[in-house]
Amino acid sequence: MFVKNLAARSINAAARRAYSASAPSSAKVAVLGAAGGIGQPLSLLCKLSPEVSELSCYDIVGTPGVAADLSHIPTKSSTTGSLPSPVSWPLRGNGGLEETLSGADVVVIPAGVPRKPGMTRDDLFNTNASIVKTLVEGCAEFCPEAVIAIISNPVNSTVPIAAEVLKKAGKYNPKKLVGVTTLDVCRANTFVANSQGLDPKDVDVTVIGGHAGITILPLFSRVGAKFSDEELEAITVRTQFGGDEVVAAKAGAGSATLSMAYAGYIFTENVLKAMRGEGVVQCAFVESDLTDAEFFASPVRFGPNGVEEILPLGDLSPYEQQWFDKMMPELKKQIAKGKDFVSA
Ligand SMILES: NC(=O)C1=CN([C@@H]2O[C@H](COP(=O)(O)OP(=O)(O)OC[C@H]3O[C@@H](n4cnc5c(N)ncnc54)[C@H](O)[C@@H]3O)[C@@H](O)[C@H]2O)C=CC1
Ligand SMILES: O=C([O-])CC(=O)C(=O)O
Repeated sequence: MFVKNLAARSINAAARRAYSASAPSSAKVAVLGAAGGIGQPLSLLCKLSPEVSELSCYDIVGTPGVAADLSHIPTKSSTTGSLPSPVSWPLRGNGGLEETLSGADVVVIPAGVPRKPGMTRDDLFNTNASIVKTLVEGCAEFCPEAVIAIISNPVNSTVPIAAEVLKKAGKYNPKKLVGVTTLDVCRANTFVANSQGLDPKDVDVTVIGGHAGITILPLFSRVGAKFSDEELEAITVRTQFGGDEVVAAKAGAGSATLSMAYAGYIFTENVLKAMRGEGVVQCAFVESDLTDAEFFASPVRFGPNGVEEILPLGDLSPYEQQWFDKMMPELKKQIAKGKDFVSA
């Protein structure tokens, strides 16, 4: 009994801490694909975030249950769950994308199919391109001012798809469309910390390019550590193909979900902090003139209106330059494929 009370007290204390840490502003976050492998833990983390006052979960299945479940967590945010229509939790209005998106400050999109072993991210294009297109059409209609954060793969193509959809609707604002590449940074930080015996929280690797294989380029020359050539090659390639490592280990059951939920939550929380005036720099895949690729991931300063400044790239080491040269044709091809999908 004593133990039970103690447990209850510490849960309440945790909840109180969450309340007292609440951000002064109110922010609505919509998660599209919220019943999926990424969507559920991402929604959980958003429900715990003091930056979020309203969490709106949308999927083609399961979101009334996900939302009812999350709503019992004693944090300040409210939670709703909607299906395309007309089911929602709690029962009100018509559910659907309109209710999910109206008033959203940030829309995070992990909707779409994940890889199985043997597939590339580009193999997901045929299915995920139309899912992203439809959902971003909804954003253009119901929350044109929101920051849209795309997780669905292939990110190198789905972000250009989203841009074209928004342009067609006359609602494109390049400051408010981003591809989430935070998981690449998480992996790079973890692998460096492990190899150098550091605490990962003290490491912040810049990862540039895109989000697929060799288009992912971690700039380890900037972390102030000494690597042998073999070590450098090993952690570079492991970062580029970290997704494949998880796909292989899951053996047909999908790709990274928990680490991606963590990365998506860090990214989203940073965007929200920036919206209420905290200076935030994080890597993201955005429309960019740093290179001759129309979209490029690099450190970006976020502010109240989304992307505030794309920071200069700085010098690459000769090793990084080699990868950069190899990456660019691939990245540009994947961007063009996304653009062509909408204009065709
Ligand atoms: N950017 C990144 O770093 C990463 C991206 N991904 C990508 O994220 C996506 C999702 O992965 P998982 O969550 O593991 O897949 P999942 O299959 O577990 O979940 C996807 C969810 O999307 C929903 N969905 C499908 N069509 C939809 C639509 N039209 N509207 C709303 N929801 C819809 C499904 O019902 C499902 O609940 C995949 O494309 C995957 O490749 C995964 C890991 C990292
Ligand atoms: O590898 C995949 O298919 C999922 C993904 O984008 C990642 O884990 O980085």
